[in-house]
Order: sequence, then C-alpha cells, then structure tokens
Amino acid sequence: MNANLFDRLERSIAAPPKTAIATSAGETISYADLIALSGRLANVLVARGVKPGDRVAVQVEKSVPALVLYLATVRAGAVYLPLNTAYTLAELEYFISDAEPSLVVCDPGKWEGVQQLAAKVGAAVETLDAQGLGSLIKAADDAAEAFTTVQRAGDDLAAILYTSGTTGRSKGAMLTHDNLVSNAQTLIKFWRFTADDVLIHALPIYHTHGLFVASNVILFSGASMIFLPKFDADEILRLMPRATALMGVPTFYVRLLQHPGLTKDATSGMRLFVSGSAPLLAETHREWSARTGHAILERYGMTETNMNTSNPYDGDRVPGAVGLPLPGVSLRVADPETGRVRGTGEIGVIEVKGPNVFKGYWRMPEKTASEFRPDGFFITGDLGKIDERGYVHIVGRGKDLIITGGFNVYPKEIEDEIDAIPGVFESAVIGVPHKDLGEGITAVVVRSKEARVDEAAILTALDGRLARFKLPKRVIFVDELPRNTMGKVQKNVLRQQFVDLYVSPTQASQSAR
Ligand SMILES: Nc1ncnc2c1ncn2[C@@H]1O[C@H](COP(=O)(O)OP(=O)(O)OP(=O)(O)O)[C@@H](O)[C@H]1O
Repeated sequence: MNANLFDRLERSIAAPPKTAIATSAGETISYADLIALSGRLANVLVARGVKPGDRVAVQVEKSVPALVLYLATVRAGAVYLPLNTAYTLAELEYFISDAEPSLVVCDPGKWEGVQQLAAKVGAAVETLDAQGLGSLIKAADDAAEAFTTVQRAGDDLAAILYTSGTTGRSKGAMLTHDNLVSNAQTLIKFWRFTADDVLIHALPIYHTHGLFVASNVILFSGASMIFLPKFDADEILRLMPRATALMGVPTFYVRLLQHPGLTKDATSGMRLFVSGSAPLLAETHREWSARTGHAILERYGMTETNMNTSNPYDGDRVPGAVGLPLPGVSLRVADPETGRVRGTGEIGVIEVKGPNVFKGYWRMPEKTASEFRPDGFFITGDLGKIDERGYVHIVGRGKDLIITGGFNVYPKEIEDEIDAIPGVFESAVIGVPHKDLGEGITAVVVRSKEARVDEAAILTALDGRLARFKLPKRVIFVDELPRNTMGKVQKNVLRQQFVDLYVSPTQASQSAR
C-alpha cells in the first residue's frame, strides 16, 4: 500500500463535502476541494520539473493555498520545505544553498532577490498567486484535477523543517511520511479529536506546531479549522463560540488573559486549549484555570521529534510539567556525558525513541550520528526529570549554559527562583561578557503589573537560595522579553542588547530602564 501521507489522508476522509478550512473572512474549502486543488497543483509541480525526492522550498504568508501547496508537494512525492516568513534574503541564502531545492515559492516582494539565490542552485522560482509573476495557482486553474499520488515508502522524506535556531544555526530536520502520520494519529487519539471539532488556527504554518500538530491533526480527524493570518485576541474571542479547540504558544494565553472579554462564558463551548513550543508559566496555567474553568493542556515536542509528551486529556494537567510520554514514545533521562540512565527525580538530558523521531539532519551525517545513542535514542538537548507519577519536567536546555568563573550554570534554575519572588512576572537569565568571569550572570526581569520590586530586593531574595556563584551580577528590568513568533525568548537578542553591561554598567543599565 502507498505510504504517502496524502494517500493515507485521503483514505481517512469520511465526508468530502465537509468544510476542512474556513478563513476568518468567511471563505471555506471542503475536503473535496482540497483533494481537487492539491491534484491540480501537483500536476503543475510535475510540469515545472519537480521530481520525487526534490525539495520545494516555500516562503509565503499563511493562506489556504499555502497549505494546499504542502499537500500537493507531498502528493508529487517531493519534500516540503517551509521557511519562516521573517527570514531576510541574506538568511534565505543559507537555506537555499543548503537544501538545494528544485523549486522555490516566494511572496512577490522577494521575487527578484530569490531569483538570484535560486539561480545559484539551478532552482526555478514561482509565487503562489501574484499577478504578472510566475503563479502556481493561476497555472493550477488550467491543470487537470486528477493526479495519482506518487508512491512513497514510510521512511521516505515528506518534509524538511529547519529548527528555529534559538540556540545556534538552524539545522534541516528530515521528517518521513511515517513520522508525520504516526504522530498525527497518536495526538488525535490522545486529545480525542473527532470530525466534530473546530480548531482556531492562529499559528504560522512554517513550523512543526502550526503545520503538523495543528493542521495534520485536524485533517486526519476530518475536523475543521478556522485559519487566522496571525494571533489576534479579539478575533479569537469572536470565533470561540463557533470553535471547540485552540492550539497556541504560551504568549497566546498570556495575551488572551490581558483581554477583558476572556470569561467562563466566552470559553464555555471550547473543550481543549493546548500549549507548546515554549514553557508555559505555572502562573499563566493557574490564572487561566481560574478565569475560564479550563486547564490548559501543555505538551512538549521539537522539530526533530514531533510531539513527545502531553499532559493527559482526563486526569491531572500539572502546571509547569509537560506531561507523560505519548503512546509509542519511549522517553528517558540520562547523564549527558555517559548516557547512563538516571532514576526518578534525577536531572539529566531527555532522550526519546519512537516512530515520531526524525531520520536525521539534512546532509549532516556526523551531526546526526552524534545526536543518537547506539541504542537509537535521540538526545534532545533538553534537560529534565521524571517525577514519581511519570510526569516529565523540563528544567532547562543543555545548549543554554552559562560558564562563569569556570562554573557551569543552567539559567532555568535561577529563572525559577526569580519567578517565585513576589512582584516578578517572568525573567530570562543570560551570560554577558565579563572581563574577570568570562560570562557574568545577568537577570532580565519583567515586573508583574504595578509591582515595584527592585534589583536589591531580588538579590536579597536570592541570597541563601542559590550558591553564590549562581547569583546574578546585575538585575535589569524591561517591559517585556523579546520573543520570536513561536513564543521562544530570544536570548541572543538580550545578550546583544546588554553586551557592554560589564564594560560600562551604568550606561547600559540606564538605557534599559
Ligand atoms: N512545552 C514546552 N515547555 C518547554 N519547552 C518546550 C516546550 N515545547 C517545546 N519546547 C522547547 O522547544 C524546543 C524545540 O524547538 P524548535 O524545534 O522549534 O527549535 P529550537 O530547538 O528552538 O531550535 P535550535 O535547535 O535551532 O536551537 C524543545 O527542544 C524545547 O526546548
């Protein structure tokens, strides 16, 4: 049987006339439309020379046709490669030269620049639907609807997603048809999705969260989703009476909590709020429960592994924990150096194995080999522990390490202590160049509304709770932490902002206030 994701999706669609995607502007596309349009587009891709195994790199704004392009690429047996719409031409150069796509699809504004980059690897360039430029949708109007989905094996590639680059250069994670289908099916069962669900989809579709967790789960359960171009609290609250579920990054929930319209009544028709991609503060979890009566369901995954853990659907959704390993996923905590498995409650690196785990990094066999243990477990780089009930807690990222005066310090431990101080909303701890210590521990803090907590109060509160070498040298207050679209704190931006702190401390801290 054909293991192509699209073939398996088509077999699972029970009611083709049903709406698959609606836009907030009121357009709708049914499952039958999705099949027809993806067939037309797949015919266009093949006519443009896209062959099975070729990469199709796509950097376009979120839209229904953009999602159909993902399905069409997979149908054609090619490898879908979505790119963050925020990437500049200079950044695109790396992705295009690394992935060597045969086709690049871009927005009209980048047409000329992308042409030059694509020419270097011999790739064709198209837009989705721009007037006067190569347009796939326009060509699809004249193409045949019938398309025989290309035969693929389960471990052939369906997509390459570059990691977010939060901790270093982005790497291309190779995801197979089996990886994507198995994870979607697992999540559908675990989160009880049925054809009756309506998801508010406000995530970008270039990242694993919006593309695979949200879109694949909905399509494979025959449910519907309402596509929003981006997060918009007013719009989400307006749509809630027509919806049953929301998937978001923690920032969504923080922003919705600031909206006076968020009440028990407004959320009464919803059955599920999922959070992931970055840590959800326990405080946000509790506040959400108090305001709405719903416990946010937090889950944990990454580009390389799809989803690994989830809080339960029934049962305790523990604030600050990422839940239990999903069915079929083996998860353990090990010593980062030796790989020796650690016991309950002990901190180590989280390692996972299962049908969800990727095939390796694109054209990086050595990097791939070094990230897997000999018994096949993938070393996530996230530090965590498993408690007595089996819940996984993330306590930091192995790659997010400060080396100060020769000591290794994990920022998360300090952030947790600071976040517990009354008057603190959240914090990010970074290492900033320091002439004596190498890196000076620096706490960047956001106060709770109307709180007046200051540097001295924070340092006093930490004294005695943390070893002296872990105490911040400086505490700086900001109105909000810089975050990327996926809600991840951009520590690189903070490090850059405060790079001179220990050179000219007065100046740098004054400019930050
Ligand atoms: N619920 C969660 N709680 C805490 N962290 C989470 C959660 N969900 C995801 N993450 C974090 O996000 C990471 C995965 O992010 P992603 O794959 O988007 O790119 P990245 O790891 O930030 O990029 P790079 O590897 O290039 O630095 C996980 O390894 C984990 O650190």
